[in-house]
Amino acid sequence: MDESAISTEALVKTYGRSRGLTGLDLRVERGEVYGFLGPNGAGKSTTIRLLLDLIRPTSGRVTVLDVDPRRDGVALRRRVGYLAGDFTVDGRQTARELLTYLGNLRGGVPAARITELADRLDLDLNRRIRALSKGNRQKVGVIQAFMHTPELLILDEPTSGLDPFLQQEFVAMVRQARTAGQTVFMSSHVMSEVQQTADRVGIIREGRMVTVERVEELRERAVRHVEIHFADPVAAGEFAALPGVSEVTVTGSTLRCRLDGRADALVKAAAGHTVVSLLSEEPDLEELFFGYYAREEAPHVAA
Ligand SMILES: Nc1ncnc2c1ncn2[C@@H]1O[C@H](COP(=O)(O)OP(=O)(O)OP(=O)(O)O)[C@@H](O)[C@H]1O
Repeated sequence: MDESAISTEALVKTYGRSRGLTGLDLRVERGEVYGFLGPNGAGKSTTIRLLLDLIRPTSGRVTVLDVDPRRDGVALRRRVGYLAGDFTVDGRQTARELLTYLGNLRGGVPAARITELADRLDLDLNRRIRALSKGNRQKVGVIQAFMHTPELLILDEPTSGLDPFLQQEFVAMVRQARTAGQTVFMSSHVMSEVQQTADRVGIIREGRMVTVERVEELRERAVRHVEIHFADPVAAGEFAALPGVSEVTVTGSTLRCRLDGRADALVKAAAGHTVVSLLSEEPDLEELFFGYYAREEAPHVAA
């Protein structure tokens, strides 16, 4: 069995004279969460449609869960949870009717599972789809992708239209899927959304992959601001020369500093005193990522 859940080689898709993909090499390992980032028009949706055989490649190779989607697309779709970027459905049905129908197409999903997911996302299943707001329709899209616990989730801009509270619930759902051994491939414009869940992030620009990074490694290189509250006053001089530590200020028993890279030296020095609390903000990896790789030709990635 192939170790990868998704692999593409030299994948090209041209739309008349405009180019969607210009030779995409992509590999998503089984069990990982992979964030697929890129600016508008980079080719994210084109890639996802090719993975699901919704469109056909001009050239190149695609394998999803050991299957060529062009040959075995129908069987594959039962094993995959797919949320389209432009998720649209017939509006006359209620959310419950639609989800039950889609569940049956995928071999049957217990009603309790649908109710559980709807409760989580605070969706009223008895409303007709056409009466739902954009955000509530997006919830229906998220539920139909997750409800049959597929081996692989392919999600195109999954949190668009969801409010911040529900975005956090979505993050929790992705983490649980990963813990359960499912693979998640999700596209986004925004690093901050992907960095909370992804093991790796790939950046696509103008139809090809620019770079792939492990989020943990990005995090290690990131700059963050740290605040340590000690039981007793400390001297700034003791911390100022530590590797990665700069901009040290001490006010009484509180130390603030900038930390570049690993926290190890700082934590070990702090441990020589009684530490009451330690605060470290989660770094935003976006600036770091694009700072390293995109430089002056940086794609604009919307915040
Ligand atoms: N049906 C189509 N006909 C012609 N050109 C298309 C078609 N679909 C996509 N393209 C072009 O292919 C390129 C990639 O588009 P795609 O929708 O895959 O990008 P994307 O990264 O998903 O962007 P967005 O974030 O805006 O959805 C763009 O230049 C787009 O104009």
